[in-house]
Amino acid sequence: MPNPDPENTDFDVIVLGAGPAGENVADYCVRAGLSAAIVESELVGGECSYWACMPSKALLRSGQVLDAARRVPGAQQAATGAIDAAAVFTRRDYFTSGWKDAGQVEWLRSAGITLLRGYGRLAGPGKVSIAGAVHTARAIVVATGSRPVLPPIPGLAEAQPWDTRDATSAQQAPPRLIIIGGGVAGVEMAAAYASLPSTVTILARGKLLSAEEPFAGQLVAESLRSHGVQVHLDTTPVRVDRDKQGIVQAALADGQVLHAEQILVATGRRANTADLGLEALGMDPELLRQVDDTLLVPGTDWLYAVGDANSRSLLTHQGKYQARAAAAAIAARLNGGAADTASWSAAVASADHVAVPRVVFSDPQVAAVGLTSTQAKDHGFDVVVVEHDLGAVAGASLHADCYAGRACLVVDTSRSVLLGATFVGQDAAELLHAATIAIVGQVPLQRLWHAVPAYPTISEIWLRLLEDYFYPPKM
Ligand SMILES: Cc1cc2nc3c(=O)[nH]c(=O)nc-3n(C[C@H](O)[C@H](O)[C@H](O)COP(=O)(O)OP(=O)(O)OC[C@H]3O[C@@H](n4cnc5c(N)ncnc54)[C@H](O)[C@@H]3O)c2cc1C
Ligand SMILES: NC(=O)c1ccc[n+]([C@@H]2O[C@H](COP(=O)([O-])OP(=O)(O)OC[C@H]3O[C@@H](n4cnc5c(N)ncnc54)[C@H](O)[C@@H]3O)[C@@H](O)[C@H]2O)c1
Repeated sequence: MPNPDPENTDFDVIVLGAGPAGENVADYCVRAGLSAAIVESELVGGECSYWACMPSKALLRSGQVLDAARRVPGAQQAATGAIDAAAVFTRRDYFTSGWKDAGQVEWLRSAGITLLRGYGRLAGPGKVSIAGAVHTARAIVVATGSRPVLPPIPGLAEAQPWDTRDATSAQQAPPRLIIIGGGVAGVEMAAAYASLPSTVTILARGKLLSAEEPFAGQLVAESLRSHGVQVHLDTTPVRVDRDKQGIVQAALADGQVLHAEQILVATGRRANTADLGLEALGMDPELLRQVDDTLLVPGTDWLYAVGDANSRSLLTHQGKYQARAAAAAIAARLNGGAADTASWSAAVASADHVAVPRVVFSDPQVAAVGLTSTQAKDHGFDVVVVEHDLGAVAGASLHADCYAGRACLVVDTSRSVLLGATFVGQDAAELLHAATIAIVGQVPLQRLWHAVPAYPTISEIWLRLLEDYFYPPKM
């Protein structure tokens, strides 16, 4: 790949934001023979590399390995010490490259993508302004990611809470940590910090992981409690203060006051679309939520949005998938043709609607794809839901003593295909891709019956679930 020309100001494609979605759209555009520049105001690699996926999973891993060893006699006797928190943080620092992006900058160069450092704004159709300099392109892709939402709880902002950036980049575990938010980030950080160990209290407005099957949140809550985490459901602080000694006080509606050295807010994220110059072009930033399946912004033939910026699905792998689709559509259009917009063609992100895989890296892991049983019923499908104890298969009982887990399939009975699947258990994430393939491929259950899981793997849960579907247990 030739070195990109740093003096160039005119490109086929300019991408705003060098997170995973932005990097992928630029890469796939260059692979298709287009010239591409990427604009980044912070670190090349984006949130995922430095303050999200990678550091959070690194913080979780050591405690989970220790727990796994302690569940297997023989290994259990060897795993008697306390966790070395300093070593955990050092390993996390390795995965964030010490918050330096030289490696990813070198990858951009090797991929033939021009890096433009600075904050980019749209300056007109096909125009991007960076610190007053205008660059031009035939297509522009917004891949600017998202930022945390701070709920309007009295005193919270003044108490200077942690956000997920602080929690994933901290160098020490606070003795006590309160977490507001029982979603994915809150649950993962509760598990990570409890292992380091902090004394953790998690406050969920509803149940834990309420977007997933109810058994997911229940099993994760049981596990967190068994690790000493205080799990408060159906609550949120009515006021937060930090005193002169730095201690946070969080008052709950029932009169309880919780105390901690630190409080983390993990209450969702909002797309970074507010300061991109869209309004000056007469465009509502909300339009970015309405991209079509080629990721084109409505009313334009030059503006695309991928990843967290379009709010479709705040997940790295789904943003990268959209990036591949957008790049295929852009390449087809800029090369003078039309993008193939038929469902499941390379230029459309069809899976966004039916098969988004998601994993919560708690212990047990929660791995789900497609629709939950509630969502499927709300969408008007005729469904049968089969549920089975994941711990009851031979592979699981060998994997860990007292393996706690559960799995379910959501079946569209009119077509006899899967609409959704959920697996909750230690290391259950690796079961997920088979379900994603079955949904995307619309594999009839009668054919799935012939996909024989090896003995004794945890994948035998597939056989148990299909047995439950074809030969329902007698009541
Ligand atoms: C704690 C946490 C853990 C997570 N763990 C996972 C996980 O395990 N798996 C998973 O799939 N997802 C995970 N996610 C979600 C994942 O991080 C995001 O979905 C992903 O980072 C989105 O990628 P992106 O490229 O759209 O945006 P980002 O990664 O946010 O990148 C956007 C980039 O654009 C830059 N930028 C913004 N505006 C401009 C501008 N105007 N000009 C120039 N540059 C700009 C930003 O500096 C940033 O570098 C996690 C999120 C959090 C908060
Ligand atoms: N493993 C992963 O893939 C992973 C990990 C972390 C984050 N993420 C992504 O990042 C995004 C953001 O994560 P998140 O956990 O912040 O968002 P989330 O939407 O998953 O959860 C936010 C939770 O906070 C609750 N909440 C909102 N306001 C509240 C309040 N005032 N008091 C108490 N609770 C309140 C909501 O009800 C919700 O349950 C997610 O959409 C997810 O896709 C992914």
